[in-house]
Amino acid sequence: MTPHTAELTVTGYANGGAGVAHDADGRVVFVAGALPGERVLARFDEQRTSYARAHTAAVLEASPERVHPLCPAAAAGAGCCDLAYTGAGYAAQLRAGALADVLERIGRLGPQAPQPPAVTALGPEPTGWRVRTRLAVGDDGAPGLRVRGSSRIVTEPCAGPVSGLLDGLGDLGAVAAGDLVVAVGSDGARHVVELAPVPGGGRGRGAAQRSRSRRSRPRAERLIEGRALVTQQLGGHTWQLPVTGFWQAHREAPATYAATVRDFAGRAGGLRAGMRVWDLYGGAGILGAALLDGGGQVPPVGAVDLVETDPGALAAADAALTADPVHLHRGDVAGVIAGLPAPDLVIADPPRRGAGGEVIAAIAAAGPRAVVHVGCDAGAFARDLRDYVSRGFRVTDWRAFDAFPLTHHVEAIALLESP
Ligand SMILES: C[S@@+](CC[C@H](N)C(=O)[O-])C[C@H]1O[C@@H](n2cnc3c(N)ncnc32)[C@H](O)[C@@H]1O
Repeated sequence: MTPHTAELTVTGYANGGAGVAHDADGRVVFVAGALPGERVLARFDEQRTSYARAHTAAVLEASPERVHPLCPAAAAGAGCCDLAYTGAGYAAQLRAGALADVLERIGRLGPQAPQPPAVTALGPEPTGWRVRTRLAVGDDGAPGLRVRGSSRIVTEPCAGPVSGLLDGLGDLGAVAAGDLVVAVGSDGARHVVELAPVPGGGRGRGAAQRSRSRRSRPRAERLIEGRALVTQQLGGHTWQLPVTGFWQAHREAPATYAATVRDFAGRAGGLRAGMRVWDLYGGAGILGAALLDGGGQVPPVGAVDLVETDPGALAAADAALTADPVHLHRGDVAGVIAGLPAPDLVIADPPRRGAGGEVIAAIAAAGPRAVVHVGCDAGAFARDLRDYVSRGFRVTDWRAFDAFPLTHHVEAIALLESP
């Protein structure tokens, strides 16, 4: 019978946030919560022929880089800050190494690619950066964070949220077993929406997985603090976004990504005054709008086609960008872009799974001079870059940001140019 635990020596760190070890048969084991150089007691969560996944049940020999977790919720077992148990400098090294590894192994971009990017911090501290979060509400009405792979909730605070984001949430009368979405706008106002409990929630690991997929379905919403729309200001524009709609989690992320898009668009070859821009997976249009604000070397924009599925984000874009040459297209990028006028520049900021080969083939077929591609999952980002490169694009620059401090996640942005 396969053992449930094993003592393992961790030799590396992989994208996805786990230590890499090998079991007695030489099989790779990804061990969550373990650092390179450590000897740990690993408890298996998933066993496959070619690899296994486990988590650290006990650290037997600790790395000198291990610290007491900076995040109280993570220390209590929550899945929020999965890299909170090492210092900022070593965490940055681990993230940069994992990104470089994935770009080489999955991206296979060859010698034409620039040196892998360093992972740049967005602020001086790895705590107090998050302007929106989602919490689970326990049976006793107390909000907290779920322990990974379990329906258990811990009420210790996460270190990520900006000051005040979590204050007094337990006093708002949230319904037991629901969820709370909490967001603070650039005006400092906090807004809280309650999502109704998931029918048939249940307990235990299986129940946690079932309820995770049920929780992603649309649920009844009730505003319990603030207003239904959050004010977000960036550059010369102000957006009013639904509390449950998308906005970058790190308070410095919108301005940093906007500046990067502007910088890349200013340096890409072959762009002309009056250029047409596709802002794909555009949300409320902050990245396309960054080019409308002028400045730098960016040629004047003739038109922006914003493609997005979320009607709330499009309504926010409509109100914020009325005076600008922005055309809104509601629908799936894969279906919509075939009917759009050809672009000079494409900005693509897909969700975690990436844009995928079909969308990238359609972008390439439309013949843009340049693409600014954004990714929040290193593996999907590398796959997407490989698809552009296989269609003749060259990666001419890229940046990576520590946009989710105390976690393994990175946000990366690449400039790709056609020959
Ligand atoms: C990572 S967010 C980026 C939003 C925006 N660029 C920003 O920075 O605020 C991805 C966006 O893509 C939208 N989306 C997801 N799948 C989509 C699809 N297949 N077609 C169009 N939009 C999609 C989501 O609603 C979300 O607003």
